[in-house]
Amino acid sequence: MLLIIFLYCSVGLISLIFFLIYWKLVRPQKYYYDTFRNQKIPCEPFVPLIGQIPEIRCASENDATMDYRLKLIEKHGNVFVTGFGPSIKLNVNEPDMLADIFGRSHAQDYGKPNLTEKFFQPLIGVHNLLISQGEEHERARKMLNPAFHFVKLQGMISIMIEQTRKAIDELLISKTNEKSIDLQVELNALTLNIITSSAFGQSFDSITDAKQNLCQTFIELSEAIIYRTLRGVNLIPIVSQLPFWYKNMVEKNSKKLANFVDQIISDRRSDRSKSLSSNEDILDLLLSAVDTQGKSFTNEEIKDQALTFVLAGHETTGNLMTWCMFILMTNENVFKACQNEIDRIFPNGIEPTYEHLNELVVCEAVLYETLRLYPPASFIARKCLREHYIGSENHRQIYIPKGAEILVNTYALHRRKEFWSNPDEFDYTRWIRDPLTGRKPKLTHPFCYLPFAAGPRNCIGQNFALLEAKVILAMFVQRCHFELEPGQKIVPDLRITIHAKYGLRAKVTKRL
Ligand code: HEM
Repeated sequence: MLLIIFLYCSVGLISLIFFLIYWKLVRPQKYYYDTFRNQKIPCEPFVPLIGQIPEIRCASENDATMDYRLKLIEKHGNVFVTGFGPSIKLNVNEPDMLADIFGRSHAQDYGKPNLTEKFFQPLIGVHNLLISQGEEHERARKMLNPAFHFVKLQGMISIMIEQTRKAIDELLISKTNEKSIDLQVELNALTLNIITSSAFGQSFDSITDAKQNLCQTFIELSEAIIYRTLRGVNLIPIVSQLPFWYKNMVEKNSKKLANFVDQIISDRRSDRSKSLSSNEDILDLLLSAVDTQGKSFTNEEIKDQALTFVLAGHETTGNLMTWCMFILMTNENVFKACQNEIDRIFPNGIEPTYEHLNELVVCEAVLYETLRLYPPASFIARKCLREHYIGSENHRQIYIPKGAEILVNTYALHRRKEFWSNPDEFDYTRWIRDPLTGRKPKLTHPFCYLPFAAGPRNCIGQNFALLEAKVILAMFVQRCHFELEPGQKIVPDLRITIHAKYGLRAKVTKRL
């Protein structure tokens, strides 16, 4: 009798679990899929709970992550539907429609998808610019915008120069005997040093092994989170709580990161550390920022915001510089153009200054063109908060229901032949400013180039990043000679940002 009751209960429980999975995950997935398919939008096959994760993993294993996405566009056009785990994505690479999504008309109708929060929360918490929504985001953005004003950035140049100088010295002195180095590793370490020194000041140098620890913790956490995301673990709430798939490692490292930043904040509050820049650094600005009611950030907000700047501000710029170095080593004419300009503006090895960095017209164009062909944040995701239509009535309109998720592939958008002449060619001259007016050439469409996204949630750190990139480019080209190691595979791949999957090995020696 007991056995029969047990059997009935088990069958009942299993049926309930299946029903809940269907109701909570499959039914909404099917709703969004059908809503788009009924509007005659091309779709990849509907696969409940999994979507196209197996194809994405297979492409990644075959070094074809970005090619797989380009082929989907070849197959379906610039608007189509895919699935990632239980979430349906409307892929949009049509600038007119992107203007509706990111521009004034509907920007307020979009927030971040749930996956963004699940993905980043163990690394940076939830009270930060990248994840927060609505009023919390608006308040924080207003409080933090002044931190990236050009006057504040000028003060941070000394940190950028100092860290770049140290990195080059170390490369030239201690690593010249090695056959070659992985420039991607070195450049990511450099941008991590720059942003952490700008965000945390002296403490970062005084806490024993802080750099090594933070670097290692960030890397381990990112790897574990990517592993879990690619297997759909983060996408299903019950599954994500199970103690498997590096769950313990994620928890342990999140705690370590939080304790580390707590110590840095307490050091600064009690004057045991100060800014490394000639001005206030990011931590000073976080501590002193107040909203319109005169309220400051809480300790938790300061921690989450500071970690967000470290996360958002190092791999992006590190990978921009990696691709830029790849271009310089494979395009003699681009390298020479940069070198001539740098030698003219900073003769006899003098170090960059803010005013003179503005004169780097060719270097700036090279960076913009690198951001076009290798946009570090190649996928931008949004979630619709209020139903509406995108597109124009005369052409094509699409109904976007509340809760629908949009995915923009800037890697593909920046290569569309309708908006770029010779789209696959690296041509920095398309970005050269007018020598008389100093204005950049006009884009063929204001939403065909989105390396820093657009609208109220665009990149708050873009001026910081471009300044930093110019400092690194100028000082490396001024002092070093680079040689790409022959025979290596250079494959763009997606982790959090687009990186070189097998690194970028090169021999770096002192320039003669
Ligand atoms: C080449 C370097 C960089 C690129 C390509 C880049 C790109 C982007 C993109 C595309 C977004 C929008 C993401 C989204 O909406 O999902 C973004 C947001 C953000 N970025 Fe950057 N970024 C770079 C450097 C930086 C730096 C150096 C910092 C900090 C110092 C930074 C801080 C942020 C923050 C805090 C956000 C969230 C802004 C908000 O939602 O209000 N980024 N970035």
